[in-house]
Amino acid sequence: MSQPFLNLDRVTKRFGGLKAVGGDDGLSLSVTEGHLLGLIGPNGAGKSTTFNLISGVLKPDSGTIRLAGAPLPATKPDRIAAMGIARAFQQPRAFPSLSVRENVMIAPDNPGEHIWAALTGRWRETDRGLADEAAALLSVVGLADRVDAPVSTLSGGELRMLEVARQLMRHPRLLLLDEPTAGVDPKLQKRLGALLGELKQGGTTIIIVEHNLHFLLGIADHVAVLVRGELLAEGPPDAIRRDERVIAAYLGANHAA
Ligand SMILES: Nc1ncnc2c1ncn2[C@@H]1O[C@H](COP(=O)(O)OP(=O)(O)OP(=O)(O)O)[C@@H](O)[C@H]1O
Repeated sequence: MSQPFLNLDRVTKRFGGLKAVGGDDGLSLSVTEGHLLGLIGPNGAGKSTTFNLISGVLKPDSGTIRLAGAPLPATKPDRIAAMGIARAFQQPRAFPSLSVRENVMIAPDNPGEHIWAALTGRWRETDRGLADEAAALLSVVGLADRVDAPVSTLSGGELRMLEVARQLMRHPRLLLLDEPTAGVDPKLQKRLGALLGELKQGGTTIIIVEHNLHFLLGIADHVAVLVRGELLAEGPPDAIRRDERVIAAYLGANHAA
C-alpha cells in the first residue's frame, strides 16, 4: 500500500476556546497520492478551517500536517505553496481589467515581472510559451472561447473555472478545491469532473470541499465526513452513502446524493 501523500496527525484548532477542528484526540486523516478526497459535512463542521490549516493560513494548536512525509511549516502559506500545494478559492483573486488568459499567465507564484508585463501590456516574445500554456489550460476547463475576454465579463461559474485554471498553471502536487461546482453549469461541471480524473491519472492529489454530493460522490476515491470538527466517518463513496450515522447527521438533508 502506498504511503499517505498528505497526512493530518491529531490536528486541533480552536477559536476562543471553541473547537473548530479535532475533538479530544485531534483530527487524523490521510490522502493517498493521486487520489481524490472529498471533505463533506454540515455548515460549521470545520472544512474551511481544515483547508486553512493545510494551506498555512492558520496554525494548528496541536498535531502535525505532513506532505510526502515532511512536516508543513505552519503559517507559511508561501513556503507551503512552493512545496506544491495550490488552493482554488471560491472567489478568484483575479485582475478584472486583464484578459482571462493574462490572469492565468500571472498565476500566483509566477515572477512579478509577469504581473508587470500584464499591467503594461508589454509581454515579451519569450512569454509566448506561457501564453500558449494558459490558452491550453483554459481550453481544458471549458473557457476556450473566453481566452481574450476581460475577466469582468465572466459569469460566476466561469470565474470558478478560471480559478481552477490559474491554480493548475502552478502544476500543483496537491490541489485543494473549495466548492468548485457552485454556480457552474452542468456542462462545465462535467468537464471539471473529467479534468479531475485526468489530473489524478497524472499523479495529482486532490481534496475537494463540496456541498454538491451528486458531483462529489461520483468522482471521489475516498470521503471524509466532518461534524463539529470531528471525523464522523470515512470510506469509499458507496460506504458513505449507506452509513447510517452519515445519513442521520448529514445526508438526510442532502437528497442530491
Ligand atoms: N476566524 C474564525 N474565528 C472564529 N471562529 C471561527 C473562525 N473560522 C471559523 N470559525 C468557527 O469554526 C467552526 C468551523 O468553521 P468552518 O468555516 O471551518 O466550517 P465549514 O465546515 O467550512 O462550514 P461551511 O460549510 O459553512 O463553510 C465554526 O463554528 C465557525 O464559526
